[in-house]
Amino acid sequence: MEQSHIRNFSIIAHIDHGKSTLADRILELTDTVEKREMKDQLLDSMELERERGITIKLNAVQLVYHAKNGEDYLFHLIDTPGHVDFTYEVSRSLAACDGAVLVVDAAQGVQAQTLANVYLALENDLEILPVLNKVDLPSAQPDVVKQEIEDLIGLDCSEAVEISAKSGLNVEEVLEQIVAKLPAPSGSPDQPLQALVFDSLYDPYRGVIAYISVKNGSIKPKDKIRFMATGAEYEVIEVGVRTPKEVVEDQLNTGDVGWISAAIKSIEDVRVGDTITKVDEPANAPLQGYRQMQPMVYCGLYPVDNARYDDLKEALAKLKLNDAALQYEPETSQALGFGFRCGFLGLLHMDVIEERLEREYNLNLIATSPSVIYHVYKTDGTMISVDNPAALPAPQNIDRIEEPYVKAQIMVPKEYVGAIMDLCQKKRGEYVDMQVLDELRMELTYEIPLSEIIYDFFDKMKSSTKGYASIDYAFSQYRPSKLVKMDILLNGQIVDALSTIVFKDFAYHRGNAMTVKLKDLIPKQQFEIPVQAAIGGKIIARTNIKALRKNVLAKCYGGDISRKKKLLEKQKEGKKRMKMVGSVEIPQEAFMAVLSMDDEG
Ligand SMILES: Nc1nc2c(ncn2[C@@H]2O[C@H](COP(=O)(O)OP(=O)(O)OP(=O)(O)O)[C@@H](O)[C@H]2O)c(=O)[nH]1
Repeated sequence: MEQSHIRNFSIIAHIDHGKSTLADRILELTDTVEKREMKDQLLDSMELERERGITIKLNAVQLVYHAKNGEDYLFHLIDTPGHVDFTYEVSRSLAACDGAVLVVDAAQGVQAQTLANVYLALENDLEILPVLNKVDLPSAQPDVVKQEIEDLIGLDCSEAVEISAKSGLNVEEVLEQIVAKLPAPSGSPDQPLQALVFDSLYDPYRGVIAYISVKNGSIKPKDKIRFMATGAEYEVIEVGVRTPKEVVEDQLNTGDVGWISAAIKSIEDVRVGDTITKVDEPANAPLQGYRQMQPMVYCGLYPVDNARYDDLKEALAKLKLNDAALQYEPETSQALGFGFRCGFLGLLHMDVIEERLEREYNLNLIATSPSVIYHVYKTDGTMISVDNPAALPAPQNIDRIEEPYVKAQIMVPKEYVGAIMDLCQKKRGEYVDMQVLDELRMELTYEIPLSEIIYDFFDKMKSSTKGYASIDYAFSQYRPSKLVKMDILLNGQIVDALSTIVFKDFAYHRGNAMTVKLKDLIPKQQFEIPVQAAIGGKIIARTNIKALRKNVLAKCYGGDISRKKKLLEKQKEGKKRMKMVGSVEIPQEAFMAVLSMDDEG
């Protein structure tokens, strides 16, 4: 298809405003997928995405639209995630596009990630097409929200389409506007090849598959290509697109978005954000990549079965290919053995990676409680970065500890401003600014320690504002804090994987909460187990797990055999995620206890 008839775009939105539903309708309308094949949220192909109803990975699909002017247009639609943890994926997909459809829920209006995504789109010089979704809802106020978009974002909404992605109302009009208002790719077919790698995955038969957006030139089988950042060279074997089924093509031209395979066995050769060019006729310079995101949260991942360490290592390498923001390096724990310290963009990201490792690679894992990166200034004048509480130097060697703060922007209806201020205060937030957004809403700016945000801030914010507040945050700076390491002792032994770094004034409260929580979570054993929290050798909280008295099966003695079986099975199920530490069996949940601690202190 002629380049002027190509449109490469993303759909961007705040979480749950309806991107995936709109994408589904677009696929239906363009007959990309037959109705009977159509499953809801077709682009969310990962099992996990379906279950959770959120989009995690970006997906690129090619489709053909017969426009009302009688001509055919080739669309490449790239779906993006909306959660703050996955901003990285969004910026990647936007770099592959020329335009973006901005979906705003007409009942909820502009939210924190609406703005964050718009800024990302503007950074990538994209044309933005505003669309109002969910106008079928009784609470929809499209006119009010249009005004909001004009005031807060500065986009002209006079022609913004009002749709219901759910029913399909006016969705065709969105496609017409994509043709009329979004630009065609601007590259040149005569220039040397420059193709942006925006995603990749590992296929056991074909090696690494790279997803690319061809910005200049063209690429076809037998071409000798070079990855400009890594210098790796390969011969292309196949090229193609996804519709969303994989389709092999003869060639990918300027403006096309598709995939290539080149028998790439070495995972390190393909870096997302890199530029592919031809060996014989190389481009002068790579395309502008995009910001490499730094992990914000770290945790240890350990196989329950130590023999599967190598499998975990291989799985992480493959997953990283598909998720460039994931970082990891080997670590050892006295309690848990050999594993990896892994870095994530946020807790949801951590959760998703852990679940993908378990499902896609059939691993049983123990994850330790998440931690941010602390800057520890030692008395000898040196500074070390500590992402694992167990690695904190002895107190007498520490001059001061600095922790990362984020600048958080919270949009909230006026009646909940007090509740949010309260919450930020409790989380050691420092007030920065407050702005009136419109008649109903305010925007609060706070500097808050990242460690307080990653735990239960999001849930607390939602519950104290009936779900009406939304937050966006970005790293701001490191600041000194009164921080101490809190150790947990089970049966008198420190369990290194349960150590956490806590704010000193919260330590007693957290120590208590943690020991009580552990008491509930760790199953009773044949002997009594003291559970203690300690700071620098001083015990600050203590409780006991009583010894087991009754045989669990005794209750069912003579009873229903199927019930007995069920009970045994349940125990076996629970066992899977248990780790023997010394003489005590610890379930996975115990390592996450710190997350669910109610820290009113
Ligand atoms: N009433 C109504 N509900 C809608 C409409 N569009 C989407 N929804 C619902 O809103 C919810 C979120 O829709 P999604 O398409 O999953 O939202 P999303 O923006 O893709 O969410 P993420 O991928 O997780 O960022 C779902 O329950 C949809 O059924 C609409 O036009 N009207």
